[in-house]
Amino acid sequence: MPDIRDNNFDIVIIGSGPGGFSAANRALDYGLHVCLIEKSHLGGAGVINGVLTSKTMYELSMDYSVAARIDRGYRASALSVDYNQVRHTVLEAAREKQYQMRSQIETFTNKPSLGSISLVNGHARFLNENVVEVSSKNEAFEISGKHFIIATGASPRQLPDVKTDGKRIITSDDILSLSRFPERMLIIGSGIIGCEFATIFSNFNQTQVHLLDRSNRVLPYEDDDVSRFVSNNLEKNGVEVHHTAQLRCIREHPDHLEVVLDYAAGHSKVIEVDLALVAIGRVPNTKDLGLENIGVSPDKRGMLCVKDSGQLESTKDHKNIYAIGDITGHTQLYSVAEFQGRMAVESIMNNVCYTPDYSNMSTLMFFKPEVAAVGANEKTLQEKSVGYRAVFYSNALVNRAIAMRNTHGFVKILVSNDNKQRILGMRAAGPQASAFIVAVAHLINQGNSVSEVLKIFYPHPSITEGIQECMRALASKSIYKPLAFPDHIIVSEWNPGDPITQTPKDEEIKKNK
Ligand SMILES: Cc1cc2nc3c(=O)[nH]c(=O)nc-3n(C[C@H](O)[C@H](O)[C@H](O)COP(=O)(O)OP(=O)(O)OC[C@H]3O[C@@H](n4cnc5c(N)ncnc54)[C@H](O)[C@@H]3O)c2cc1C
Ligand SMILES: NC(=O)c1ccc[n+]([C@@H]2O[C@H](COP(=O)([O-])OP(=O)(O)OC[C@H]3O[C@@H](n4cnc5c(N)ncnc54)[C@H](O)[C@@H]3O)[C@@H](O)[C@H]2O)c1
Repeated sequence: MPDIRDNNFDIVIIGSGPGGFSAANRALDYGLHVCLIEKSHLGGAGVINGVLTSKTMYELSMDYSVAARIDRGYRASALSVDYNQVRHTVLEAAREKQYQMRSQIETFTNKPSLGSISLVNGHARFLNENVVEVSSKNEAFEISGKHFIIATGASPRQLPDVKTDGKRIITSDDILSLSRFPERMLIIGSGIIGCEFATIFSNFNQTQVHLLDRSNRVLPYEDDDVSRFVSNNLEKNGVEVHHTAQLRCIREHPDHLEVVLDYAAGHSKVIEVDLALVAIGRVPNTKDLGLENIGVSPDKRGMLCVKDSGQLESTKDHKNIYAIGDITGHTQLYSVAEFQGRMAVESIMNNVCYTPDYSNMSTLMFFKPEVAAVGANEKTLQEKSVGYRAVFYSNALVNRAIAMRNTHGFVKILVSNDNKQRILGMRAAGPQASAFIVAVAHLINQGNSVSEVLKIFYPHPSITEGIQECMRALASKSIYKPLAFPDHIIVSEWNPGDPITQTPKDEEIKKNK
């Protein structure tokens, strides 16, 4: 194992998030020696101030909201929740994962024939194409390597006129620094992070949550029915959603924040809150990486352009430098960063067996109820002028959901509008949606059509029966008929030339103004 001082690592990885960590561990399989440089938390946003911590908080909040129910024959007495205890549990989850990561790193220390990962704490910046300088509190030193993987992730985007202070005006990075539930909070941005935290805080029922949605629907990239479903659920959970509202300003007073919102209809509203959470997207971490020393500049959006292999795409020949994860401009997801990390190592080892297909990605959205997505939606198909048939099947007709007394959800599947009826995408909401989405991802990947699904025995009672009933409905063979349940089973189609039924994305709205 090379010493970090007189080193020449096989791969130097900057950032230990899902991208960097998966790359380092795939490199172990090849017996390579890796230097993994991390300036902050091991695991990046995959663990802290990101996926694992927010999902732990979500699970706790869902448990709490179930415990608070009084309509199912049980009633918890004296139910209470303390933010510090929640925080403690969330941090416990993060530590559990970080110890697993460290255990693996330690397992491979001092076994040079098996490959190794040397974890180095500090901020890395390129000095040239073969050397980075790592600076920590007390020292700075150089590390050289044959290959480099930039996996530095992204950070919360800031509003130009509102300065975050980490205490009263915060981003998702500061959630774990709070010491108590705010009484009133405003979430600025109604994308995934905004809607997830609105769900979490409203589930705990200690906070009056306001959600600012600058357009007329949350999750602007999803189809209108999904967006409406999520928005209605938030409102049912007690969230006040301010549609078509722009933030004019936040005035800071000693004991509260005064927020001025301007609505598209022309009126304004002043509200008082204790906390404002800015959740308006994430920008790539390219600052102070020494990119100028290797002749690389990010694109207009600040992203690093890469080839399918992850190799940097630039005017200079950077065959030994890769970039992966949130910094690359692909969808900012854990699974994408992890996939790209592994792909970069395969490319370094000349062992790439397939090219990534980003069109069938699965996403889970942690709302109440959860929503899962894979492949195309109506909006993207209409934008591309691809004809399709769509079928919506409500969980109201699914026995497992009836047994759970939890029928608020649906499966919506899109197939090509030809005699093949190839499965193009699915959106599902309700219990267990996150567990079965990947089954449909496989069907899409294999180019399967409706007829394939009709041959399979779906276990009973399972939530997945909704998928099969959807497919049967497309073939006009469902057990329950759209005629009998017009609100629960809806089959429709769209073809190029038909009017656009899905609200265009924000950019198009702005362009047309
Ligand atoms: C609140 C929240 C919830 C999320 N929930 C989900 C979810 O449910 N599902 C999902 O798929 N995705 C989710 N995401 C997105 C997911 O976290 C990211 O897509 C993923 O972490 C990206 O991985 P990465 O390896 O590219 O970067 P990161 O995880 O951001 O890791 C980058 C690492 O690089 C380090 N670093 C940066 N610059 C330097 C430097 N110069 N030197 C040394 N180290 C450096 C950083 O400290 C960081 O640890 C969520 C994100 C947030 C913020
Ligand atoms: N469950 C998951 O998979 C999950 C969870 C959290 C985060 N993530 C990832 O993290 C990324 C970042 O999440 P996010 O929610 O911050 O970004 P996002 O892109 O999902 O949503 C940003 C929202 O902020 C709005 N917005 C932008 N500028 C604004 C402004 N000036 N004023 C008001 N609203 C404004 C946008 O219209 C949009 O609704 C996501 O793209 C996602 O890939 C994934």
